[in-house]
Amino acid sequence: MLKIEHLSCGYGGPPIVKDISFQVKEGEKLCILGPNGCGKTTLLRALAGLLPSSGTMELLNNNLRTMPVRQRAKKMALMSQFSPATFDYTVYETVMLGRYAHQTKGLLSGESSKDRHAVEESLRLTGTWDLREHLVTRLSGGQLQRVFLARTFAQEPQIILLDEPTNHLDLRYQVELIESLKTWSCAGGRCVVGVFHDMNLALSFADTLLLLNHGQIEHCSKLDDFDLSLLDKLYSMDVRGHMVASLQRWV
Ligand SMILES: Nc1ncnc2c1ncn2[C@@H]1O[C@H](COP(=O)(O)OP(=O)(O)OP(=O)(O)O)[C@@H](O)[C@H]1O
Repeated sequence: MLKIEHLSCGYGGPPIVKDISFQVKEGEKLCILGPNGCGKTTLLRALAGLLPSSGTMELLNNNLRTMPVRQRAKKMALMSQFSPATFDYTVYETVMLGRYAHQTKGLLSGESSKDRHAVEESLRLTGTWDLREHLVTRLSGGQLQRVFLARTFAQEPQIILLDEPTNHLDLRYQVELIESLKTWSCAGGRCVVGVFHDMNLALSFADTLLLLNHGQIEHCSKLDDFDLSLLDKLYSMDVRGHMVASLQRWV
């Protein structure tokens, strides 16, 4: 569904992400893991068209590089790390902003029944229905994060790019966000590419792991075939030993 070949990108100097290739299939949830500064966010931003890049980027055989912005926004959504609410919109209005690329008469003025249906579904899927009349400036960080996820769903993209979306969520909402993303990705013609620092969340979410180091792919495979000891080299520590030791405190 998503085909990336020989992608390089950066910020004007030497490339940060260097000549990487991978594919994501329909229904797949690919998780990018790697140490701080290895280029995870840079890669997501290049996929979203926010950075200059070279190489091939195709979604369902359509060239993402030459796709008009509005067309791209109908196919792809980027949910970044926490961004504050700056306007006194209600939750409903904020989620409706996700419909921008689909609206023809202008923002918040020409919403159709299809727009309203997409927003209502998204509010329900993210557990924010009861908050719909609340002002986003009065929400907690975790509530706001779920509203941003609802806005992402309302955009009805085919691929969601996630950059550490669970940062501000308590454990229950982390689990709920992961579950709602799994539910979302099950419908046909969709996939997710995500960056998670929390290894437990990554393993509970992904079906494919891509290990990035110094802007290059060290390994990419299905979770079922993945050798967890590869993480030790990536993070220069005994990852499994650390995880097992910390989990034993719960027993
Ligand atoms: N706007 C920018 N201009 C120039 N260099 C940048 C910019 N943003 C990031 N970088 C550099 O690009 C490299 C990769 O950064 P990036 O944010 O992609 O890493 P990351 O893997 O997402 O890190 P983290 O796990 O800490 O979030 C770093 O060396 C960083 O300093």
